[in-house]
Amino acid sequence: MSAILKSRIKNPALLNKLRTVEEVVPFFENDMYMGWSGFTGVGGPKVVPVALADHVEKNKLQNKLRFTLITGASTDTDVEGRWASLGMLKRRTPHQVGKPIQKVINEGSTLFFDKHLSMVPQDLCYGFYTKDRADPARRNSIDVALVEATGIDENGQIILGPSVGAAPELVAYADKVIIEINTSIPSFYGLHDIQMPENPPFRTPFPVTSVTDRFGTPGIPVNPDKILAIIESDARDSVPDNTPSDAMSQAIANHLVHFFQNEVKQGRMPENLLPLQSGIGNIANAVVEGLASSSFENLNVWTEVFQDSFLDFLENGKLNFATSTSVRLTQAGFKRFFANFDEFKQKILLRSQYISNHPEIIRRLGVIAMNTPVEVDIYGQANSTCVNGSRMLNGLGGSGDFLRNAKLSIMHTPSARPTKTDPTGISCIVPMATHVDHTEHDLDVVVTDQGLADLRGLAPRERSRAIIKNCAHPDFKDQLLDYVEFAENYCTKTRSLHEPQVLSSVFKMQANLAENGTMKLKSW
Ligand SMILES: CC(=O)SCCNC(=O)CCNC(=O)[C@H](O)C(C)(C)COP(=O)(O)OP(=O)(O)OC[C@H]1O[C@@H](n2cnc3c(N)ncnc32)[C@H](O)[C@@H]1OP(=O)(O)O
Repeated sequence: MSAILKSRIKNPALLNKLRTVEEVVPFFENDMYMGWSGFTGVGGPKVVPVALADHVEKNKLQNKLRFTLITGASTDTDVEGRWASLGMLKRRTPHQVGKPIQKVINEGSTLFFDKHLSMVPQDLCYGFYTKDRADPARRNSIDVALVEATGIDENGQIILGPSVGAAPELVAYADKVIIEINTSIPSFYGLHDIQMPENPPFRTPFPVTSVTDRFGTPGIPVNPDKILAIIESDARDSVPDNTPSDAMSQAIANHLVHFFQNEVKQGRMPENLLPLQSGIGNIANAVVEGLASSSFENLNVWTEVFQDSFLDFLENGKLNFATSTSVRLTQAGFKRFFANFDEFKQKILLRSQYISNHPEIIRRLGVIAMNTPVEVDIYGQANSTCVNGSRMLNGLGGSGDFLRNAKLSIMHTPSARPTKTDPTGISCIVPMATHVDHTEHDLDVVVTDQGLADLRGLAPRERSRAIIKNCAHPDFKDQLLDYVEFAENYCTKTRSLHEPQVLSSVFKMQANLAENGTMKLKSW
């Protein structure tokens, strides 16, 4: 045991749980249900999953040692990608990231199901995900939770690292727990506010009226009898670098900054806005960068992922406080974060995804939610997950938790995306979304590099024009307006003019993309 590991395990009674990874590998059996800590690629277990992948490779157990894997959100893409390629993922939920995982899901060998991130941990604890297990004795638990931590405190509580995710519920619902203590990063003691699951009818209101409020414990309480092993880890998280913002994402950011300035001017928003939620990805990063360099000050963040661009905010003093369920930073970002760790710790709080994404709190705080879709339709339904209604990308994540409950629900997207043969072959504004994750009843604002459509209070036929005129790419504007006219004429005849659509033509743009590599049509 290294001196640093000893210093991180403050409860001496648990020192007898120390094991090597080789000692735990034989515990794992085919068809087990397993939970991993971690959220958006940080704070997940790495030592045991890598050892299991090595074990499968060495013993030629590809497609023979398969697991049901429940996580908070995406895990380390290399580690989970190896599991996917080795046929180790029988069933998986929720949000995931990486080509190998998406490949096995879309080829059909891994069964993936998707649900709002705030609901996954509670549904697990309701027994919803284990009710069909073959062995009736195992229908009220998962077999094991693998949890990365940065320590164990005097009371035996698990002190997590850069994410909380679903770890509290996974620990509570697991028969056995394996803790990987990562000694390559500092202890995150004091950065978490942990609540353990309480099912109805015993649930009480959450006492959160401000982003800084705490009402939990610093760590996850765990029955020591459940701890199968504690293992030392020095494996670092590897979040890929962000692509620098470009003219397109900066244009989106500028439209949003002007929109917020006007909301303040009109008295619908305080001067320091309301707590911000921002999704992941380059557009989200650019929007946060845009806000950081705008005149807004004393901003607060209530989100699920704290990413690199928020560091600028912390450093320039414009951010009051940020709370999330994950600090998802690139290696350069973590370097900056740890260089000012003591200072940043005062301004950041990590909560479970059940709390960070909880509708009750998002609605109460009046969060401003901003996420990127695959496509938005002319009436304001958005697809966040399935290209052409079929091909799963990353999953819903927390987009629905926030967009459904925020004070302002905003979707930001490029107006057009390139295909192999056409630089603007994909219009992100379409007549009808091929899969709906967020309904017209959820969204307030659509913004692209072209402009911003404020949908609040608009009827569907007003929305279609606002979205096309303000947001569609010039290459598609006339085509979409032609469709609107065509659909309105058709629905006048059928007396169904509330939200006009022509079912025989409504997916013609997506069908043309699949067949001809562009959404540009010769005619409707
Ligand atoms: C953990 C969390 O929950 S974070 C909080 C918010 N979470 C979410 O919003 C989850 C859902 N959202 C997402 O996963 C992302 O925002 C996305 C994928 C929808 C968009 O992210 P982007 O970075 O803009 O996507 P990206 O450019 O990588 O496109 C992904 C793929 O979809 C394809 N695609 C995107 N839009 C379209 C479209 N309208 N039509 C056809 N294909 C499309 C792209 O070509 C690309 O294909 P490829 O995999 O063959 O390269």
